[in-house]
This record gives sequence, structure tokens and C-alpha cells, in this order.
Amino acid sequence: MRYLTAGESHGKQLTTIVEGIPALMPLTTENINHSLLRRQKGHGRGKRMQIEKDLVDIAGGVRHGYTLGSPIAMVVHNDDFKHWIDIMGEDPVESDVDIRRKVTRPRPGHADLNGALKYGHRDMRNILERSSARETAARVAAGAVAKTMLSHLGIEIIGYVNEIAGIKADEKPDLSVTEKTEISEASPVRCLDEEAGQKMMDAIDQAKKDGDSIGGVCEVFVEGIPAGIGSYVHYDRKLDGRIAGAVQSINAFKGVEFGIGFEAARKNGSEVHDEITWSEENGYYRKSNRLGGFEGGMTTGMPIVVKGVMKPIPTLYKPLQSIDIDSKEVFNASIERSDSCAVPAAAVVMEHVVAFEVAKAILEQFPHDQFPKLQAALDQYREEVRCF
Ligand SMILES: Cc1cc2nc3c(=O)[nH]c(=O)nc-3n(C[C@H](O)[C@H](O)[C@H](O)COP(=O)(O)O)c2cc1C
Ligand SMILES: C=C(O[C@@H]1CC(C(=O)O)=C[C@@H](OP(=O)(O)O)[C@H]1O)C(=O)O
Repeated sequence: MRYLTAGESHGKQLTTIVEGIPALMPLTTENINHSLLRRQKGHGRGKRMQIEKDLVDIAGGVRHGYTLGSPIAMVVHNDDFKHWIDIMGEDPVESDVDIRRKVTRPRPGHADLNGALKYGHRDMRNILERSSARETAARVAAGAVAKTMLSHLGIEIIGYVNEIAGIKADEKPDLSVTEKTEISEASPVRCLDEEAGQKMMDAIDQAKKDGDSIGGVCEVFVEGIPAGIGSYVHYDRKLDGRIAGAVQSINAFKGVEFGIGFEAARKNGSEVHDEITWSEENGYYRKSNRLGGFEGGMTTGMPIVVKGVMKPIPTLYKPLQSIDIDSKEVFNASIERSDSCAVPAAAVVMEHVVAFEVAKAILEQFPHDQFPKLQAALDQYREEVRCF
């Protein structure tokens, strides 16, 4: 199971191809649109989200509400493209046309300068168009297919915000995915703690007023996954490693933690490891979940709890110093229309990239071309684990 995305931020469309989903799995445009629309919400986003209404056009791999087993092709149109046709068209243009929005002053923290040095583009629009987190809409489309698959396998997943600009939410580890979903969906910052959420909104408003930006911490919680998914036998089969890579690859993410994460460095082993216990009804389970659902690159059967740190948005309305790559003079960096905080949207992106890695690991462990056979294999495995 793999996916590819293509498309520029202000180009015609984003394209996603997901390969490896078994045939006969129920899948609708509504499953994907629900995720896309959730990604667009959140206090702190800029004007672009008022222009776009992300809706998927499934262009292959699904018929009459079921997957065919062939690649699933999905398109999300950029409504903003109509404002950029002369700048983003694929055909050659007169030189004075593209000069109007030529970007020559790289923004510290964005991909502009390194991308220009690497690809040799002297108009850094050619970099920012693809390095933009607009691409995360395409990733969410892929993740929504994975999320649908997991849901049909009894595995539920939700992403929410734990912290913005140093304001921390009270963690609520005992809530189920359903409860966490209900609360976070009702919060403009996707936070489970209403009081902290209000303070986060104030901090976002202040940052916007100051022409500045702020970051935060997102958490993803996965429930219903049996023990033993992933593997310890090779570095690239460790599921926690794959999830960490996927989370770190989200634009502006700078770190990943499972369970108590970096706090483990400051504690004794007796305060970190999760004691093993057993019951007739549930088989083995843990008294705590400080390791976030992983041992040896494999799931423990406890919920997966993973956090990702998002840095503040690089584009600042009060820009930092930069150098114009044509004149080599000191300037303030370019200002592109921008979000002041995208942590709530990023929580939805994180939820979907984690979903993809979990679904991929399950399919590797139970390879089936027909979805009902995958369901039966996982049910049987759950029973084996329970009775072990
Ligand atoms: C949902 C989301 C929205 C973002 N919006 C913006 C934005 O409006 N302006 C901006 O400069 N960066 C934004 N970013 C962050 C940049 O895309 C990111 O910092 C850039 O691609 C450089 O990559 P890096 O930060 O991972 O090194 C956003 C990121 C996410 C996940
Ligand atoms: C378009 C999206 O996010 C964009 C991500 C982004 C960036 O630099 O990463 C910059 C902004 O683009 P624009 O200048 O067109 O407003 C955001 O709006 C989106 O999330 O769909």
C-alpha cells in the first residue's frame, strides 16, 4: 500500500493515487470529503481557506461505493487557481508576465532558499508552490481512504491539539476516540480542554495582531489496534519508526514523541515501563500506557498515543531579515498571504498520515486482495492474541 501526490498550491488541482487497497471495501466520496473539510477548519488560518472548499473527485478505483482493487485516483481542485491562471499556467509565457509575482527574497523557515539552491530556480515561486502545505490536502485524501479501512476493521483514530504557544491542555487519556472526537470537533482549536482552548484562541489573535505566528503540539490517539502489529526484525519494519517518519514529514513538524516521550529520559525504568496483566475477557493488557502503545516496534494492544511538535508558521507579516537573491542586498523576506497558526489543521493532517501508516502495516501483516478476507483474518488474529 503506497501513495503519491502531485500538484502546486495555486495550480489547477491536487492529485492523489493510492495503491494496494483491497477490493470490495466500502468507500464513498463522503468518507474523503468529511476529512478534507475537517482539515480546512481551525482558528488562525488565513484568507485562503475562505476561497477553497475542498471536495474530492474520485477519478478511478471505486465503483458503486466499493473499491475495485485497482489504484484509487483522487482529485481536489484549487478554487484559487482562477486568480492565478496567468501565473501558474503550464505553457510558456512572455517574460514580463511571471515577473509580477517573482519571489526573490527567501523566507527564513520556509523551503524557499534551500529549494532554489537545489533546483536552480531563480524565481522561488517554483519552490513555494510545491513546498506549501496545500499538499497536505492531498495527503489527507490518501489518509481518509486508510481511515475508512481502519474503521471497517474496528480501529478508530483522532487527532487534536494539546498545546499552542505554551498554553497546555489538561490531558484526558481515559476518553474514548468517540468522546475525544465529539469534544475536539466542537472546539475552534480542536482542543479537549475548553478553558485552555479559549486561551489558545486569544494567543492566536494576539500573534495575528502582532504580525507574528505561533506553533504547538498535536496528539493522535488510535484505539482498537491489536498487539503485535509492526515488527522488531528490521529497522524499516518498526511501526513506531514509520509513524515517526510520517509525522515528521508534515510541513513545519519538528519532533515526535510516543507516550511520555522525552520525559522518559528523566525517569527511572520503574516509572516508565507498563506492567503486564491479564484477564479472561481481554487477554493481556497493561496497567498504564506510558510508552504510547509500542514496544519493540510493535503495538502492545494499548492505544497508540503519538505527539508531534509544529513550529510557528515561517511567513511573517512582520518579516525577518533576508537577502534578495538577485541584488544580494539585505531585505525583509517576502510576504505571502499566510496563516498565523495552523496547529488545529495540522492535527487533522497528523491523524491522516498516522492512519495511513497503521493501515499499511496491517495490510503487510495480513495481505489480502479482498477486503472481507482481511476482516476475517484480523478477527481471527484478535482471537488468537486474546487466547494466547
Ligand atoms: C496545515 C498547514 C498550514 C500551513 N500554512 C502555512 C502558511 O500559511 N504559511 C507558511 O509560511 N507556512 C505554512 N505552513 C508551514 C510550511 O508549509 C512549512 O514550514 C514549509 O513547508 C517548510 O517546511 P518545514 O517547516 O517542514 O521545514 C503550514 C503547515 C501546515 C501543516
Ligand atoms: C493552501 C493551504 O495552506 C497554505 C499553506 C501555505 C504554506 O506555505 O505552507 C501557505 C498558505 O498559502 P496561500 O499563500 O495560498 O494562502 C496557506 O494557505 C491549505 O492548507 O490548503
